[in-house]
Amino acid sequence: MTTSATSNEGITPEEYDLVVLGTGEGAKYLAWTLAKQGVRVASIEQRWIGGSCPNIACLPSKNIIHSAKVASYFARAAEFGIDSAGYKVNMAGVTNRKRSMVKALVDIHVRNFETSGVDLVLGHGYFVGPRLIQVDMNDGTKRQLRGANVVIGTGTHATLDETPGLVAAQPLTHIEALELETLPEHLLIIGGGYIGLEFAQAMRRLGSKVTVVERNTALLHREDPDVSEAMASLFHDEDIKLILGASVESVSGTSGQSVSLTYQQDGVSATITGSHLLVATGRTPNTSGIGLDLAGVELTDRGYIKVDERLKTTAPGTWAIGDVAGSPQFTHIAFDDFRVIRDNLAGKDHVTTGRQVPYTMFTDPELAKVGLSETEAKAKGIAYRLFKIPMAADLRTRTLSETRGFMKALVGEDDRILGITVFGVDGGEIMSAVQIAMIAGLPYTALREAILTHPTLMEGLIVLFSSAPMVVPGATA
Ligand SMILES: Cc1cc2nc3c(=O)[nH]c(=O)nc-3n(C[C@H](O)[C@H](O)[C@H](O)COP(=O)(O)OP(=O)(O)OC[C@H]3O[C@@H](n4cnc5c(N)ncnc54)[C@H](O)[C@@H]3O)c2cc1C
Ligand SMILES: NC(=O)c1ccc[n+]([C@@H]2O[C@H](COP(=O)([O-])OP(=O)(O)OC[C@H]3O[C@@H](n4cnc5c(N)ncnc54)[C@H](O)[C@@H]3O)[C@@H](O)[C@H]2O)c1
Repeated sequence: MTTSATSNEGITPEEYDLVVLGTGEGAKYLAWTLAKQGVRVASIEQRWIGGSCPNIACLPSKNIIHSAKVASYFARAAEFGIDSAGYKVNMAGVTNRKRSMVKALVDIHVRNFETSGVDLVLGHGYFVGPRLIQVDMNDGTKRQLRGANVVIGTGTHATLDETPGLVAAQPLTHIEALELETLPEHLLIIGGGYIGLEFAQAMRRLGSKVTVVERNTALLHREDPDVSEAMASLFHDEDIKLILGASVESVSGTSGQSVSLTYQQDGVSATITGSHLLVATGRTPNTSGIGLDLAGVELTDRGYIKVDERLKTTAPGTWAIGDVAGSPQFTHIAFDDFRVIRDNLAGKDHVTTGRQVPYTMFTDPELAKVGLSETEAKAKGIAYRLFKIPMAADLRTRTLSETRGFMKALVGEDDRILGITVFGVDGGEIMSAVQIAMIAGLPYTALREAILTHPTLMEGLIVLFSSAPMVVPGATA
């Protein structure tokens, strides 16, 4: 590391080849990878070493969801011939299991920063000039770091909108919900998207009464209607109350004690009261108050960093990565953003356009999708054959007593698979297997004719692609 001229704050900027703001999924892999190649790299992190995913998002939520799955097995024990009389959920124990996992993950991250040679700078960073970041260090000192290249990976936080009384009610976000040590008696959730639905089912299975209030009239309104209906039916069967098409007008009380939501539904005003409130209404990018204007970095109308398809911002030598760049908000996409920037920094040409965006919602059963849905194919006028089977046709589901749901695949005129949706046990794994076939450009017949182990869930793909398809014509000219 070398130093250059003293800045007007009296702090001497430290010069790096690469400075990365944030240590989330893409940012950390970029830092580790380049540092191992001998590049001088600094990573700035204010709180969560390794970013949201291992600390407060994907992995801890899936950890608690798995405890909820175990609880559901206890609740269903008699079905499996087991007497589980008198079992109890200990929420502190559930949360402690999660904490142990998170601690171990953070330890691994710290070691990776040490062994890769990245200078891990712990503090709050903000731009004071182009490619120049000042850091209010957690130890109370200040540093300035300048990068020949700078990557912004500051992520997002839970949106708390202007609904009267919402902020005063001190609602839980996912961060606090993952730290509960006692079970909410009645959890109200605003937002029936990924976070709302994953938490709703987990908390219900752990023993809370749960009500979800969603503004759209259909759950998961961007999915095909059969998916949306199947998810609503699952929630109904698990005794989770769904209030759909509801517009929340005000909130009163305090989450953790007693909290009420007043909402309009079909022109009628109603109030619901619970013990806790979780807000899961989407994300707000972490772009304010970090001097982006001083760096020459422009924002989109929605407040995300404006980037091109190579993830370059409007400022020279300045890139953005992951959620804050407006990329689809998934860890695997932030990771792919890392590959895009890594390659472009190496002088190659790698763009974000046209990439696959698979996803899995970790309800039980899971909802997993990649490629085209029926709704999208119809909107684009693309002809397809639809292969669809109930999960019960996959014999493995019967051995597991997990027969709920269906899988469906769209196949194009050239026999290539255009997309698959699985709402079923281990749907994410099944979808990923088909995704690999899609990446390889395999015709669906290759899966139909494959010898797959019996009885695995993947064997169901033979059943799927051997079923009689429904033919849907494309748009006529
Ligand atoms: C509850 C929940 C569950 C999720 N589950 C899944 C899932 O199962 N699968 C999936 O693919 N995606 C999931 N996601 C989405 C996924 O977590 C995000 O898409 C992903 O973490 C984005 O990574 P990122 O690097 O863009 O941001 P982040 O991981 O949020 O990283 C940003 C980092 O920057 C730091 N930072 C911010 N501002 C500053 C600053 N000024 N100075 C210093 N440091 C700063 C933050 O502390 C943070 O560590 C989930 C999200 C949530 C909230
Ligand atoms: N398994 C996964 O991959 C996973 C899990 C959790 C989160 N995530 C990511 O994190 C992102 C954020 O999750 P999220 O659940 O906060 O957002 P989301 O966009 O998935 O869902 C938000 C929901 O809240 C509803 N909503 C918004 N304002 C409302 C209001 N005032 N009243 C009632 N309903 C309202 C929206 O209609 C929407 O259905 C997701 O979009 C996803 O990209 C992924």
